Formats: sequence, C-alpha cells, structure tokens
Amino acid sequence: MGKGVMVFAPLPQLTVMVEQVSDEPELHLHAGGQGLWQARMITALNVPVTFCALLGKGEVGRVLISLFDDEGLELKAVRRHADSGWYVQERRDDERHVVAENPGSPLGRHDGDELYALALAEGLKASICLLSGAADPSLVPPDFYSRLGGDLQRNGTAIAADLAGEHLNALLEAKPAFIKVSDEELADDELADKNDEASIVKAAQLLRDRGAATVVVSRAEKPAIALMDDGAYQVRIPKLTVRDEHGAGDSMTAGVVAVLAQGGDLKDAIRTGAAAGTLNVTQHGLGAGRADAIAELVKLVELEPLESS
Ligand SMILES: Nc1ncnc2c1ncn2[C@@H]1O[C@H](COP(=O)(O)OP(=O)(O)O)[C@@H](O)[C@H]1O
Ligand SMILES: O=P(O)(O)OC[C@H]1O[C@](O)(COP(=O)(O)O)[C@@H](O)[C@@H]1O
Repeated sequence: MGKGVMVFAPLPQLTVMVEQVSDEPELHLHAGGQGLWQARMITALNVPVTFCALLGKGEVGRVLISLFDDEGLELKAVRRHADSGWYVQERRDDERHVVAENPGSPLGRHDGDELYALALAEGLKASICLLSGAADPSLVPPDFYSRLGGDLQRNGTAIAADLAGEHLNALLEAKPAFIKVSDEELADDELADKNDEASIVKAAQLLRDRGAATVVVSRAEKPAIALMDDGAYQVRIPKLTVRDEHGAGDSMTAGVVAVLAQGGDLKDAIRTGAAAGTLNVTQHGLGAGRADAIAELVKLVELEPLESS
C-alpha cells in the first residue's frame, strides 16, 4: 500500500476567469472544481497525489490536459468523445459571478464502467481515496460513489469524502473513515439548523450512526465541529484577515486527508485541515498554501471538547 492520496473527481471542468482588477480585464484559465483545489493543497503539503477523472477528447479536454501537465499533477484519465464541461466567471472586487456555463455530459454506461475500473485500480495503490467533485446527480449517479467507495474500503483503502445531498447519502454505505460537510450543506439537506450548534452536533452524530467514522462540520469563521470515536470537539482557529473564502472547505478537507494518508494522528489531521482552510482565506487561490505556513498555523488551532458530549 502506498502513502499517497487518490483524488477521485469524475468531471473536472475548465474554469475561465475574467478578472476586473483595473481598467484592463485579465483572463485566467485553470483546471477547476473541488477535486483540483483539494489535489493542489495536498501537493502543497508534500503528499503525493494521483487525480482520477473523465476528460473529453475535444478542445476543452485537451486544454485541461495541458493545464494538468503545467501544474505537474499526476492525472489518470479516461478519455471520451463528449467534451469536458466549462464555465466562465467574472471576478470584480472579490465577488464572483458566473457568466456562462456548460457542465458537460453525464457519465455514460461505457465511459462510466471504464472510469470505475481505473478509479478502483488507482485507488487500491493509495493509502486513502478522497471522493469528491460530485457535480449534479444527473451527471454522476450517487450509487457510483457508494459502489466505488465500498469496493475500495473492503479492499483496504480508506475512504474520505467531501460530498453532499444524494451523493453523501449514498457514500455513507461505504463506511468512510472521514467526511467533511459544511453547516450550509447540512441546512440544505434539512439535517440541521445552521445557527444552532446542538442541532449541528445531532446531525453529525446521525452521519456517524449511518457509517462515517469521523465527521467534521465546517462553519466558516465559527469553530468547526468534529465528531469522532472519543467524542465531540470544537475546532478553534485564530482570527485572521479574510481575503477570499473561495475553496476554504476544499483546503480543510485536503489538509485532513494529507495527514491521514501519512498515517498521522486524527486530531493532528483535523488541526492541519483547519489551518489549511484558514490559511486559504487569507490569500487568493489555495494553490499558494504552503506547508511551512500551515505548520505554523497548526500550533494555534485547538480542539476543545464540547461540554454536552
Ligand atoms: N471567514 C473565515 N474566517 C476564518 N476562517 C475561515 C473563514 N471561512 C472559512 N474559514 C476556514 O476554512 C474552513 C472551511 O470553511 P467553510 O467556509 O465552512 O467551508 P466550505 O467552503 O466547504 O463552505 C473553516 O472551518 C475555517 O477553518
Ligand atoms: O471553478 P473553480 O474556480 O475551480 O472553483 C471550484 C470551487 O468552487 C467550489 O465549488 C465552491 O467553493 P466555495 O463554496 O468555497 O466558494 C469549490 O468546492 C470548488 O473547489
């Protein structure tokens, strides 16, 4: 068994960003989506990553492949004729607006089977698999995650996930070692009142009862809540100047998974996740997250037992 992470994000997309910083707009292209940001942060923490996905053979897919190459991310891809999805967003004064989008085609039977076989083979080489980037249930069927997660888990690869809604619901059957959800996702899924800590703890306990060993609920600037075998904790972070909250949750998940992949302690993993998420909000783009800055921030993160637990 290796010591790396396999990030499974079935349908990465091309993100085209038009940045209105001054009179001259700037154009940036990046391989986008949740799994990509997670893979970048895991790489920044010096843990090897393999990224497993489905990519189109058209123009968008070809651009994505060259962007993966430029970043040095190890990509294992199934290629198909239907092209990859994309979206165009405009950023002005730290606000983002989607201008146009095309999410791409759903997983078909043939490409879905090929992707499944590839993800299983690659996942079994890793010490932990992060199942992410679920897109819409109409694009990636929820049972894809439960089958893949279950097969990997039964064959000795731990599962971590950053999913919500129907995908999370299905994935719980695979008994993941770790899941990260946000208070907003719990509220959207009608599992908790996001302004009521007791209701969040109750929802996290429900997710544990349904199969997740450790559950972290992030709540942006409020302390995250972590539930694990030995109890419930508040994850206290230092106060910092916030610049860009985009991708904070991805950084947090990546930080936890990077430490777990190296066989690290669960509480250290959660501290690292909180530090990675927090560092991310202090700067634009989480690719800039550096291991040394995160290691410094980890020292200021505290796990405090929740009195009611
Ligand atoms: N405004 C903020 N101030 C400080 N830390 C933040 C802020 N927003 C996010 N974070 C950090 O990032 C983590 C994940 O953030 P959150 O916004 O809850 O995730 P998501 O992007 O999934 O909604 C938080 O637990 C915290 O450590
Ligand atoms: O298209 P981009 O810029 O790569 O952004 C994709 C990111 O947006 C999100 O979907 C939403 O991010 P936030 O909710 O943290 O703003 C992330 O999960 C994902 O990483």
